[in-house]
Amino acid sequence: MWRTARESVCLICRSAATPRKAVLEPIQPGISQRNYATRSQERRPSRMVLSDRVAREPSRYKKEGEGDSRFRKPQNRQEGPFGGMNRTVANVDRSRTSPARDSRDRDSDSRDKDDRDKGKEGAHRDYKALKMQRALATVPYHQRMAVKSRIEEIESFDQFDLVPEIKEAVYNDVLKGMVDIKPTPVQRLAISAMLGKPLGERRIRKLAGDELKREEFLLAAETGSGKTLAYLLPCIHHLRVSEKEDVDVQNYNKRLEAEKERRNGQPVSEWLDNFEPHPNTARPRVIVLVPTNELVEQVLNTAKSISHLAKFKVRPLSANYNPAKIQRNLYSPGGVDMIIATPHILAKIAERDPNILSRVSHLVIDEADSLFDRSFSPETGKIVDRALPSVRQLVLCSATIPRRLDNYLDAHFPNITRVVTPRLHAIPRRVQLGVIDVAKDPYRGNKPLACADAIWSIGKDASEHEDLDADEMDVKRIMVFVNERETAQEVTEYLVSKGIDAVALHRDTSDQRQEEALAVFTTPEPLKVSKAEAEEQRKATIGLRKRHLPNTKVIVATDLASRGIDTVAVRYVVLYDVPHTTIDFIHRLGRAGRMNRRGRGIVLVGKNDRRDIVREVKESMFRGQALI
Ligand SMILES: Nc1ncnc2c1ncn2[C@@H]1O[C@H](COP(=O)(O)OP(=O)(O)OP(=O)(O)O)[C@@H](O)[C@H]1O
Repeated sequence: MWRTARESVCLICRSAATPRKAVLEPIQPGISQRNYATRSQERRPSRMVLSDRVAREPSRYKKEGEGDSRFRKPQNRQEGPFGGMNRTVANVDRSRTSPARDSRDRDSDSRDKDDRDKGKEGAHRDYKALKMQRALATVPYHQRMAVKSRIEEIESFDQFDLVPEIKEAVYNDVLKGMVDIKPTPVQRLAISAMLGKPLGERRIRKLAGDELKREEFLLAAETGSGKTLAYLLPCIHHLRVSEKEDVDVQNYNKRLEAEKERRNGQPVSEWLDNFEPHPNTARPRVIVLVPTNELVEQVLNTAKSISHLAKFKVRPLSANYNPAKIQRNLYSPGGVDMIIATPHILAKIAERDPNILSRVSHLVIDEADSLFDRSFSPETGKIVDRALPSVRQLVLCSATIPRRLDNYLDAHFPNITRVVTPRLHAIPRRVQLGVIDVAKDPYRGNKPLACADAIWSIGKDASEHEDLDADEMDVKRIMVFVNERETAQEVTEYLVSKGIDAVALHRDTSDQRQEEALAVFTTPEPLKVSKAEAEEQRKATIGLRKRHLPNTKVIVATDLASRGIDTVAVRYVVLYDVPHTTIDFIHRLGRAGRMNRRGRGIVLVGKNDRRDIVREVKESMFRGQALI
């Protein structure tokens, strides 16, 4: 995964490298390679933009698009969020965004009323700055509502035709301790679809000359909406069901039982090791690809918590493990059913042993926009190509669908079923965004001071609401996002000098420190600090003319920590730099307000930042709309 144009470093091997040629080059007939190269250079830094037609039915779009100039890409379009800065006319397809539709697109909750109250003014706001950058999109209104009505039919995990042990694991392990557990919108849609309940125009792709049928799904849903369970549960269900029908596994189990009987209670491990490895040894049937080592661990933990009851073997493959451990994970004689891997490691292993991908029936590509982007697409592509002949369900999953990915899907998976939730590309509804103008008094351009002040006020506010009789106080977790790794280090040092417990997280941070830092932010448990300890620290700093903020923990991170990392307990996100794209806005602010929790975003806007963009993002958040 390449974080920003400047920070072109692989998150897996952590080494700088020359960006490889994109597999997802835009398809622009008539543009010669040479011209195209010049164009890409002109467009640098290359920024992805969100697709505005994610939920469309593929065939319908094709029909409309064929030979129709309205649906062709404008030839001289400047891409990127700030690419259209000198335009005088918004490059907007008016047929898709009439004011009437705009007003209907809004969430159906209380914000509708607010907008009605505002009358024409609310309904006719058109986010000019965002549209001029062509970075923001809405899912067509009629498709959202159609999806919504289907979502409302399912109230509980019990309504899915899942293997009973899987449902038990959801209630007793994965979501243990929660009350009133209900599937989220994406779970309702995706689990139904993957278990075979048609979602409108679902199509099954027949492979030429082959009886094998393959289903393809795109799960596109907002951040923190439970996409991991949405794909894991049906995959595990199919794994369990197919195991019962698998002749090789059945025969193996019979031989194993016979051997156990023959040995009369003696261990059979030696027999397994030397004579009879499991048919699934190094032949997993489910593969989940994710872009980073941290996400491998996160998805692995969720899958493991289901595996205790649902009885399957899941193993990780990532740069976190040494070659010997990887070998053991894959070639263990007991077999492996599911692999959670980063593409670089898996592609390398598959080159040596192509049979590894020969029995894959379910292939999931999580964070698909990253995995089909420049840095990952060669490896992802190799894995997809090798696994596809046996794959029954291919699942692509992401909270943001850039136009490039959208075009790629059109070209390579034209029949993909698009499972799109009503709030795709929207920032979680309970996150409020505050803006601090650092160009004005009292900061006059001193951004680090503004950041430290914001953190201090969060800490102070929290301590004012503390229970006076309690021995401990809550620790607030705050994520600060910057665009460049150098800034991460500088800001961290400044915050520490102001008595704030801050750590930097970027590609130069050692793996162990990254793990430690993230652990504090990914645990859902409340963090506490004893008041006596805090008081001691306060006294210790009196003579030093230094202050100390005891009840906050801060991580200053680049995009390394913005994708997929499940930070359910984080309520505060500070955008130290205005993000380059709406995609970055979505992922960074999406670390707070997960699963309908309350959250607060604070963006620091400097003299050279695009205030109009920030204003429109804030406004679309207020109105509960998707960023387009
Ligand atoms: N039905 C549910 N009810 C309550 N909590 C849930 C439910 N499903 C998942 N969760 C929890 O919600 C959190 C977010 O889930 P997950 O990480 O899968 O979100 P995501 O959609 O993949 O987010 P992102 O796009 O940022 O990667 C997790 O802590 C998960 O345990």
